[in-house]
Amino acid sequence: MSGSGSGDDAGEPSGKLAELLKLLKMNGNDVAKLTQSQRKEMKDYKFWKTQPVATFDEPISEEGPIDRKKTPDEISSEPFPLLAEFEWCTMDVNDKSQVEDIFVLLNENYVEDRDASFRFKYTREFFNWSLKPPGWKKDWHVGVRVRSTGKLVAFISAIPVNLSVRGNVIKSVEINFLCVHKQLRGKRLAPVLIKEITRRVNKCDIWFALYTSGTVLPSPVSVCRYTHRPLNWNKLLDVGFVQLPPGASKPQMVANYTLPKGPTTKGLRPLKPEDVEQAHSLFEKYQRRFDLVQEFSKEEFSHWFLGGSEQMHATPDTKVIYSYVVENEHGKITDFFSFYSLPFTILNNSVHKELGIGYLFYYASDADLIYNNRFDPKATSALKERLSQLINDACILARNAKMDVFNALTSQDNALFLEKLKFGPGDGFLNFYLFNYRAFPITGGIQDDQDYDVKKRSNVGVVML
Ligand SMILES: CCCCCCCCCCCCCC(=O)SCCNC(=O)CCNC(=O)[C@H](O)C(C)(C)COP(=O)(O)OP(=O)(O)OC[C@H]1O[C@@H](n2cnc3c(N)ncnc32)[C@H](O)[C@@H]1OP(=O)(O)O
Repeated sequence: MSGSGSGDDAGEPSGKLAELLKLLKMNGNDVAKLTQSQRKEMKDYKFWKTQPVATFDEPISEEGPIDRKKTPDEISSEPFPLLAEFEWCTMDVNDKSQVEDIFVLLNENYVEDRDASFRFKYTREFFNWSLKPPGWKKDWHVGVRVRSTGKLVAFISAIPVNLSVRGNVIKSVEINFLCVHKQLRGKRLAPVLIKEITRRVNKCDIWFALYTSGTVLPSPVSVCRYTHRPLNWNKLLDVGFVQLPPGASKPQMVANYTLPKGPTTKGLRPLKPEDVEQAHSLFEKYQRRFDLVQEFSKEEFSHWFLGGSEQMHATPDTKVIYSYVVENEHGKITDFFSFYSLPFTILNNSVHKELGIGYLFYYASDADLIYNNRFDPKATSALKERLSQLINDACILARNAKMDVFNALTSQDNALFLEKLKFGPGDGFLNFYLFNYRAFPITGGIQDDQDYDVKKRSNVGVVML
């Protein structure tokens, strides 16, 4: 496992898995860029120092917008100029061949391990879900093509979100899937893409954005750590994703990670359209505890957790989002959790073609809602017990859906159950950024020594894909 030593005595994912997971959402293939120590001096951020973002270690006395208030009329109607050999294109994600262009670009250039043995397996269904939430705009799926051949060589996307930062609601976008073809790296195309999406979003009278990256930029409002829970340890070993720790035997490792055959929570069942009213209301109540949240309308809740009619009739191959509720004997929904699937394709392996990966998404529980303070010891213990049970079931359901590893961040209340449920800390850190909005730091669920912060947990209540 690069960057974390070869010893793997906790049986955590190591080698290729760790490397790939670490590369997720980070810049290029430069693993070192993940570390905080790699942050440059502000003057060396040639692009970012020109943008309305907080600088490192800037003393913040008040939260709020950075730029003066503007109107869309002040924003140019013309796209940013590109070199003559390239042209802008607005991607139509309803068009099969254009979605394919996006996933070929991302699958081949977004994230990969060093020997190119694994790739993210983005699918049409994944993009239908992630790029087309309520209010999505075609204009915000921005590509760059080579003029002479039409080849798609860069992409960036925005989706609309209502963010709430410590109770202040901010009409914003989430930026994701920024990607420049490997052969065009280091040519300052990324800043042009960022400026162009900013222009298009500003034209719609939106001035703020949320984005995440493994890369350290000025200046994170929070940092969370990736964690990984092996579900199919033997397969992870077969494909070189974990190593056998010295002194341990394979059966011991398998036994350590073995989960019950089926979920154990009474009343647990998949989320149905008729649950949206109740589940949404529970979710809203639960989310109030966090400092950074996305406010979901009922329509958005349905989209993100039911995934639309396509997802409701999905086969295991096309299913992206998995959502469950717990209904008690009085018909009340007491808990909710969700996870999504984004597998890797395994290249050059005669036995295994794909690695299933589940990502913990949002959840809510009424376990501690009767307490005013979530950090009250009784509230903590009630929530810890309930979440441990629920997320253990999420792991079981993910394993039954053929996922081989289950990932979670240290965001939300996750620090309460990560260790107990055998999620090993990864090497990867995810930085959260706000564009044009200054905010006090938000806890990310890790201590100074980067261990899980069980005491403070996290106040990050957003999960980005
Ligand atoms: C109101 C609306 C606002 C909307 C916009 C809000 C902001 C959104 C911001 C975007 C959120 C994206 C969220 C995600 O999708 S995070 C996922 C990012 N994608 C990948 O990691 C995929 C693999 N890597 C690549 O495709 C390229 O390496 C990328 C495209 C990342 C950079 O291409 P390249 O390697 O060829 O570099 P360059 O020569 O063109 O440009 C160099 C400049 O770019 C700065 N850079 C490098 N990486 C990132 C990064 N991840 N976020 C922001 N900036 C980044 C870098 O510091 C330098 O600036 P400065 O150091 O000189 O200042």
